[in-house]
Amino acid sequence: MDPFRITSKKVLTLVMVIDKDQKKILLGYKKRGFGAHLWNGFGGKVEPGETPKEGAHRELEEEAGITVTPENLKKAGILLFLFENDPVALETHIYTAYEHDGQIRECDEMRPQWFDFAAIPFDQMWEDDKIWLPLLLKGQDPFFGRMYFKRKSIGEQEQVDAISSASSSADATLANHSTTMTSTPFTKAEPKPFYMSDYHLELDLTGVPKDVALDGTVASFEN
Ligand SMILES: Nc1[nH]c(=O)nc2c1ncn2[C@H]1C[C@H](O)[C@@H](COP(=O)(O)OP(=O)(O)OP(=O)(O)O)O1
Repeated sequence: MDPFRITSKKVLTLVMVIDKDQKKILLGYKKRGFGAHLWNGFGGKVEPGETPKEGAHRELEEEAGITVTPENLKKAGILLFLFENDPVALETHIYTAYEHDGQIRECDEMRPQWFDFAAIPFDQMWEDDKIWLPLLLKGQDPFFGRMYFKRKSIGEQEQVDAISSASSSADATLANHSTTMTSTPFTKAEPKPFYMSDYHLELDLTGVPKDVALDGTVASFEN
């Protein structure tokens, strides 16, 4: 049986906030939940009745305290994340935001920080980011891809679990005391529970209709 066979998907968003003049990107250190201890863009699940773009707008405000006008939130790509022996894929709609309003702030889930393009912490990010993020920064979008993840072996996983449970109590303490952004971010290097076993990325979407079929379901590049 194909370990990457999927029967359904969740629709998620991911917003990369970029300062083109300064050549900086705003990332958030995820303190808890899926992808904890990794730096990532801002996003989450799209709620019923929301378009992905509306979901992206909401999550950016919730997680970083800033808003973006609809015309400044540009669809950069769609990635389907598939996890071994998990029939639910994550269809993630990725946006770039080159302008924003409001004051960046930390919340109990994310700690935002600007990074120079030359100092993006790829070793503390999802493994697929180093493939598509440099393309996005160069403006080489839209892209569409599938990223395949396998779980680490049992021995490696025990190590990850032990570190995660020790750090979650530290995170709880941190969350209680952190209402403002701190200058020295909490950046532990953590082992990751997954590794990427394969990927497939398409950059030439000229032949792809604006509604791209993803394993039997449809994702729109329009918003
Ligand atoms: N392989 C991967 N590479 C990547 O760059 N981002 C990924 C990823 N897999 C998931 N993500 C992103 C997509 C999304 O923004 C986030 C996961 O969203 P979650 O469902 O965990 O959201 P939250 O836990 O914040 O829940 P809600 O805020 O309640 O929706 O991680």
